[in-house]
Amino acid sequence: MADKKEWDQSQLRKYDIQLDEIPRLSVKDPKVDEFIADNKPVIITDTRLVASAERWDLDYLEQNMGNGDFSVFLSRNHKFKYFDDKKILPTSGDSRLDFTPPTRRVDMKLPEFTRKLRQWRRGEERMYLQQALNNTVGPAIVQDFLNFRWEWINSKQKMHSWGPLTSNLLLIAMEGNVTPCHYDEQQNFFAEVRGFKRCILFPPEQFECFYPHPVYHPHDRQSQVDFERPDYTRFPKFREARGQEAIVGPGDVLYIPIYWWHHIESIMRGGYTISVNFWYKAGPTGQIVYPLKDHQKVAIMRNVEKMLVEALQDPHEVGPLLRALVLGRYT
Ligand SMILES: C[C@@H](CC(=O)O)C(=O)C(=O)O
Ligand SMILES: [Zn+2]
Repeated sequence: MADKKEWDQSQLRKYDIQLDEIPRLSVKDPKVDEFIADNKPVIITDTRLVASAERWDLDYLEQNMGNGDFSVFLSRNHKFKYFDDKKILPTSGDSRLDFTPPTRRVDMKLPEFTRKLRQWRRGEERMYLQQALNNTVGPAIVQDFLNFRWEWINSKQKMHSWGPLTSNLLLIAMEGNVTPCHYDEQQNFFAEVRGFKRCILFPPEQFECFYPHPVYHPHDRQSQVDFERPDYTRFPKFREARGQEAIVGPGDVLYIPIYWWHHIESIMRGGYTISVNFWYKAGPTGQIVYPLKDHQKVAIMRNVEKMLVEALQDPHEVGPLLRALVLGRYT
């Protein structure tokens, strides 16, 4: 008997975007490896990848996470748009380069985080714990971590010639939290431990629909488009975006391919969510094969931007130079 649905559409935020479904395949289905080989998103069920974390709830984490500091992001709204604070330029006379961080990061011990979470009242800053799992966690969590199904995920890493695992981010979000649309330069197995997250993905070839901030900007890799109030005047091609979505629940693993755009939200009124991601560096490029893949073109655009900003020293000269180079000549 189909299990009672554990969420409904009213718990999802409304966006005016064309969305298809991300396929859900059992870990036993050989088509899983075809999707990964093709850099296409797929939800893989029954991997048991993070089954040892099934008992992770606030009480367990509070008692076993150790006395380390955890990075907690605070936001005055439900969005947690990532920014690289190493890219924040010193205040110059040029106001166009000023940046106001949309969130702030604080260190918290786990008990403080769980207490604040339980006491949270509407109107207070929302919180999102995002911390790479490291050796400061307590022995029980280390044991749970060691009991992740590493043989399965290592076999995928090897089969698809991915680079090394770089980190496992522990994510504890409040219901309704949103990580706005962005891409990462790493392969990602995204494992849901508790609660339900809606994941909306778009392929790298839709780069022109998402208008990412410039590479030198703190919001590098993040889309400038606000999904809730899209500015179609500045970002007209966003109307052409067409994505795939899925709701991941406990035990699901979503493969988020490198350079794929993704927007992730903890469903509203669904309680807090716990996720663990597995980020891998890309494998060696090997023989360049033409035509180039779309994500390779994104990587080329990034390198051109970096070189031009470096050479011109003024980011505002990049546009005019590229226009002079392209208009009437390559268009
Ligand atoms: C942090 C995560 C988004 C989220 O779960 O809120 C993500 O973007 C990723 O794993 O690449
Ligand atoms: Zn991401």
